[in-house]
Amino acid sequence: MIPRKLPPLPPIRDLIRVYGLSADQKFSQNFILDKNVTDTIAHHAKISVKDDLVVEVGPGPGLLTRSILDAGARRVVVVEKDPRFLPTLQQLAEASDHRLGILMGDMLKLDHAHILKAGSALHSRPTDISSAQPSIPAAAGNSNNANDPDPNLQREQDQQQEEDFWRPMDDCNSTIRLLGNLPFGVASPLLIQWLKMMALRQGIFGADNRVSMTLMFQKEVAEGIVAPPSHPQRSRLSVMAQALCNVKMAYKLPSGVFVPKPKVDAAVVHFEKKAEPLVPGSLEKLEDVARFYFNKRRKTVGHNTNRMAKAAPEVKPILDEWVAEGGWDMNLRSQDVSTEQFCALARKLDRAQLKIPLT
Ligand SMILES: C[S@@+](CC[C@H](N)C(=O)[O-])C[C@H]1O[C@@H](n2cnc3c(N)ncnc32)[C@H](O)[C@@H]1O
Repeated sequence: MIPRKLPPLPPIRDLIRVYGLSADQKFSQNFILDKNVTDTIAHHAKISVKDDLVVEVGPGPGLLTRSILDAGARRVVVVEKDPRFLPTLQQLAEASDHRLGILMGDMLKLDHAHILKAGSALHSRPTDISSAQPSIPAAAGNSNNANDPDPNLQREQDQQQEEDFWRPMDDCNSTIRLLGNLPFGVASPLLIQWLKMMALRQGIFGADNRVSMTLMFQKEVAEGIVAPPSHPQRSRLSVMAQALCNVKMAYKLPSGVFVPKPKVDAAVVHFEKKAEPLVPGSLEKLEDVARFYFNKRRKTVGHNTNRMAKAAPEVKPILDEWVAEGGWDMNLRSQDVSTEQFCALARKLDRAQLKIPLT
């Protein structure tokens, strides 16, 4: 898929130089320097030539970026905070035939309009298509082997692939894939920010874009995000993520694949935005409800519901209605409540325009 050979990965000593550290000092970040691992992450992200835009956050030295390009992505925008990685990323961009754009900045603060603009600026169809570098694999040659594909069918498939490859970015109906191996302290706040933006259809989550996210977390956090009802690791984040996305544990990585080796293992979660979210509009009410019930997660649903009714008496009729409709066993724990049930309460509170206490 790669039109030109990408430059070799800088050896680890160069990486140390990039970070301005001597070999015996500790890195402040944990990198993946095994291409098999980054290829597997790109595979789980389902990268294909049909995607309109791939956004990678925190590419560092760019090994996952290479895997994304190798998987055939037509437009990749990377957002990196640390300017010391710029030369390495620029080298990669130059070899990518206008498929890679670089934005330097903090993803938590970046206006998504810059990402979409950088994506649209990449890789536009040349006026004379015959002079374009073939960026997709050449058609299989003539062959008499009975197992070879029908040449007419192959030609049609190649033509379709060529069309897919040059398709311009659609402003309102794009397939966008987000990937990132970020420091663990940044991954969760960024996920919450993205979920809130997704609920409000803002930024890259706007219009009718189909969005998937393939993100690395500390293993326990990842297990929490995908935890179904009654799972001991179920949390506020499980409820918020599952209200908007179909989530799947994609890939568990032992700490040994990172350089330097961190103290904890990691895991990649794949999120596919649901066509119909379980809560319409803002996630605020659902976040408040989940926070309230998970703040005292060892207490029963009955205890937490009474606690809420006591702290905000105006909410009591709504809670009574919710309990009656759900046929609640009040001895259940917060972790046993399904995402749909928490969403039902959030919708009722939203309709009644009632706020719940933040305790
Ligand atoms: C753990 S390293 C991973 C690098 C690379 N993706 C890998 O897997 O080897 C995290 C990278 O994210 C970058 N980063 C951290 N916070 C960021 C933020 N808020 N916005 C953009 N990049 C960030 C760091 O500079 C670093 O390059």
